[in-house]
Amino acid sequence: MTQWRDYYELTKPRVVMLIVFTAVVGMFLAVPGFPNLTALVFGTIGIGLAASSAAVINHLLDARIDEKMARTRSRPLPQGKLNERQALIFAVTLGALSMLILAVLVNGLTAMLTFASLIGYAIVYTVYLKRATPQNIVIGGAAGAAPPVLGWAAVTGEVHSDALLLFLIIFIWTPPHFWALAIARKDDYKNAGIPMLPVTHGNAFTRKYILLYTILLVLITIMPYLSGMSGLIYLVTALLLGSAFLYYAWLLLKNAGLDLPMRVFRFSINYLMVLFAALLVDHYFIIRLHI
Ligand code: HEM
Ligand SMILES: CC(C)=CCC/C(C)=C/CC/C(C)=C/COP(=O)(O)OP(=O)(O)O
Repeated sequence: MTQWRDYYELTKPRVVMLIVFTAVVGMFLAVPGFPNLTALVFGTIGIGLAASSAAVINHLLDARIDEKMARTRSRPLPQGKLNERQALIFAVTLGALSMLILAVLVNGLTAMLTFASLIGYAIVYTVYLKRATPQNIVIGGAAGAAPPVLGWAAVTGEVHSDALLLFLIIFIWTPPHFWALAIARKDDYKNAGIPMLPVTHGNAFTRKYILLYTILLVLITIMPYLSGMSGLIYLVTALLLGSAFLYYAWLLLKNAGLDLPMRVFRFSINYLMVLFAALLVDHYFIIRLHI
């Protein structure tokens, strides 16, 4: 049945895949050797199902907004390919399965923190923040930044300060990631009445803030090296990636090119993927040449 495709699309699979990857990196970084296999497998499945459930709820609660925006108009709910009841049953099933797996096969802390992230994105961000303030994605970013902490908790049963550093990286990465897209899709948000930063404060202001957050991001990504969590492989990758991000953010500030905002947005995704891959590689091939 082609309906499977629609259900699949409701889960925002590409976003969830990167979210799950950051959680898995958190799991591997939590211990010196190989993480406990049960925690690794069921933690990954549980966190993935929770993020998918949150994404489905976002589609459900945003259907009326999505209908008004060119980027989201063709989604399954605005198109009537699936109805609200089907989406709700799907979201509850994914969420319940996730909680069951995490609580029974992983640990209570991970289940609780994952549930808080699910509510944070699906309800707090979608229902309140998104419609209320241009700081919506800054605050809401906390839910999307949680996965490395969830992964770490799955393997160790605790929240470690190193995990909070990974949280901080994604938290500060989120505004440049999203605001680049928001500049490109400003008219969409304006038409839908959503107070995204470019709509409320203009593109020039948003570009300035993208650069400021990118500078902050580059500084923060040095911290895993300074704290001794990661070594030189990570540091060099972070600095190279950071230089590229800064260059993009600088170009954006200078307003060079119409397609630049979307290029910055796409780069932000590759940036995070490669940065987390570097954390993982570095963890196993660590070169500890601290000066
Ligand atoms: C509040 C936080 C965030 C906001 C507001 C946000 C916003 C967005 C938006 C509006 C899109 C476009 C989606 C589409 O066209 O369907 C997108 C795409 C994407 N986001 Fe984010 N994002 C956030 C956090 C994250 C996080 C934490 C990750 C992963 C760790 C992530 C990974 C991605 C990926 C991989 C895509 C590309 C999806 C595709 O190719 O279809 N985002 N984001
Ligand atoms: C572990 C766990 C439960 C995490 C949940 C976090 C999660 C799924 C974050 C997704 C972030 C995202 C794509 C936000 C965009 O929403 P939007 O409504 O602004 O974008 P849209 O217009 O594309 O729908």
